[in-house]
Amino acid sequence: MKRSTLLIGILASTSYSDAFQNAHSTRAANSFDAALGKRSREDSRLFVLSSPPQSETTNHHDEGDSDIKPPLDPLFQMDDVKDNDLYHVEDTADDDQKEPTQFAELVMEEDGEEEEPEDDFSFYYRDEDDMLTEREDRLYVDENGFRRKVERCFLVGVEALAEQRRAKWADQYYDPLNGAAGAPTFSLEESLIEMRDLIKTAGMEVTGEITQRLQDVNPRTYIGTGKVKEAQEMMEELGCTTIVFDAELSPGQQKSLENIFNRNLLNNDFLVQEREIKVIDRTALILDIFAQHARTREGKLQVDLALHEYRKPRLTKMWTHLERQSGAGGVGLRGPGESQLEIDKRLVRDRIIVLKKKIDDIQKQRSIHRRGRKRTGLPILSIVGYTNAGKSSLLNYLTRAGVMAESMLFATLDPTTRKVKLPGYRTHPEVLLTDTVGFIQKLPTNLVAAFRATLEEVQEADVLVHVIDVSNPSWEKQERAVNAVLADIGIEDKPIVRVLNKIDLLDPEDAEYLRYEAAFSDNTVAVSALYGDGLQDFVACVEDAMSDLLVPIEMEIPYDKGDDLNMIHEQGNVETIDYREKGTYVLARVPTALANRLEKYSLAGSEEPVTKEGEEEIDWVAIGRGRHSVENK
Ligand SMILES: Nc1nc2c(ncn2[C@@H]2O[C@H](COP(=O)(O)OP(=O)(O)OP(=O)(O)O)[C@@H](O)[C@H]2O)c(=O)[nH]1
Ligand SMILES: [Mg+2]
Repeated sequence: MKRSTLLIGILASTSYSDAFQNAHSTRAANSFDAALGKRSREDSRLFVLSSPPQSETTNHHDEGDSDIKPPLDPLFQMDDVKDNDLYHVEDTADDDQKEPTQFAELVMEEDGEEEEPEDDFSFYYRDEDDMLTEREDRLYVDENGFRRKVERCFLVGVEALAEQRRAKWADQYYDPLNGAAGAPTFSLEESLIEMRDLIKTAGMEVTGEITQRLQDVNPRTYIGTGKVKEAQEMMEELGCTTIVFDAELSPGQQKSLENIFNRNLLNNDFLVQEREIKVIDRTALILDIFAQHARTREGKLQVDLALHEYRKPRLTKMWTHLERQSGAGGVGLRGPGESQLEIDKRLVRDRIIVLKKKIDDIQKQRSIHRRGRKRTGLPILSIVGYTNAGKSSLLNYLTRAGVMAESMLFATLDPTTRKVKLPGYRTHPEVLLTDTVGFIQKLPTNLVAAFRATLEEVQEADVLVHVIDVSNPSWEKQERAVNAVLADIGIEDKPIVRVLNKIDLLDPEDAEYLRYEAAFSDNTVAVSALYGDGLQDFVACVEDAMSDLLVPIEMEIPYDKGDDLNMIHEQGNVETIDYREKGTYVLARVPTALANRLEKYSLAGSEEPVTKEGEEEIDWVAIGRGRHSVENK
């Protein structure tokens, strides 16, 4: 008989909510069924997942989880598997290129995912090529598989001199040590570089640009009317029908610009070839990118809500040409036009209410998960940072989880939480790491509102990991922009680990300088998340930040409460341990939540704890002489 090898990782029965356990169990059962099905195939080869150390599995075990088996020897024969047992089995027989999945993936959770299992990417690893192909398909191939023509656009930027002066003024008073100032103002060139990236990410290409220096922007058309004309001529020459403004245009500005650009069309001048010109602002562009990138149900709903909020005040636009057609708004046309508009407005309003309600429901769910995560007692690290800074790459490197990381803006919209074992980490071998949506300067206001809930995830974090792309010339401003958002949602006082990322892209001297600076600061590290340089320092730095959150405890844990002792080992930093008559004596530093929960074992009256040596000596001597038990009776 031909024997196949089956590699098994134990389904981690974590202390998440029951819902999660069930979801995981079901998934594991399905994979296992699939694996058993393959058993008959001669070539079936199955790989093992590394299983967690014994201590963890036992202590994570909840009573209700009797169907999940304790760890087995990683390698064992097929025949040892009993059909009713639940194991998670990873089958990589089809693709030898794939790396064996690490344990961290097994216990991942994707928020709000239960209803849409097809969004769950936890069990396959996408390499960079996969991601690039996906992006290519999404942007440039239509539903019939034909290559689409890339949309061309014309970019407009304005240097508002008065605003620049105000920014310079604010800069003079910016104190980098406490970062108290508000968001920085990016220069025109910096802003345009970013805008070009956004346009590329949205799947368009820039064919021409125009900039204008103005004291203050024109309230009606944003740029001067002369410039509008100039832009119009250039666009005609270039054959380009989309104009993108590097600004948040008001509905009124957008409408009047559209009217100017499409004047011929509106006048029904049929001698002019009909080409409708689209006017797009920064908000619309970012919304478009968000719409392309949203993956989870919540993400999609939030983008949908933001889109509707954006469209609501701009609805009038589609009916304006009717008014014009009818001259001074003639009898008969004005009425229906207006009532249609009313209907449209009502539809949008209703839709907004429905969307808000749906998002609310999901957020309730989310807060249940959040509580579940708190219950695990594991420290939560949130990765924040400017868009494209390398947040997902950092999470990927630490988990090899295949969260979409791409060279484009806003690749990540949905917060993803992974349980990660930090290498060489002694205080908390395990942490929960959350990847979040990137920040950007001048984030459109209604988008901030839509994603506020997502950012609230960040509020539960114990430590923030701020990833900064130092290869970007404006990284300092980007860092300040992020700090301003953090201050805005009221979480700037959490411990922060600054990660200066992408040092591999710098000149060796510059990289050396940053490493040198980082070495002198206790919360900054210089790393390359792509190649893994400096991640040991990162772990050490996180450890430092985390140990500030621990409180000292001195306790005697009864011997039948092994689970509690395990918790202390797992989440805390144990200094002394001693096996005594009534229980295990521990002197340790643990998270406040755990200290409170185990309060009952605290050694009473030990305000002034006995010194470690003295304590130990007395104990050992007492036990040695056999008097210990007598004294206690
Ligand atoms: N050379 C180099 N490239 C990096 C490094 N870290 C990330 N990148 C690249 O930077 C790009 C963006 O990385 P992501 O991890 O997607 O950035 P992000 O912060 O998650 O971005 P958003 O989710 O869009 O906000 C990708 O192309 C990465 O390959 C690094 O250390 N060195
Ligand atoms: Mg990302």
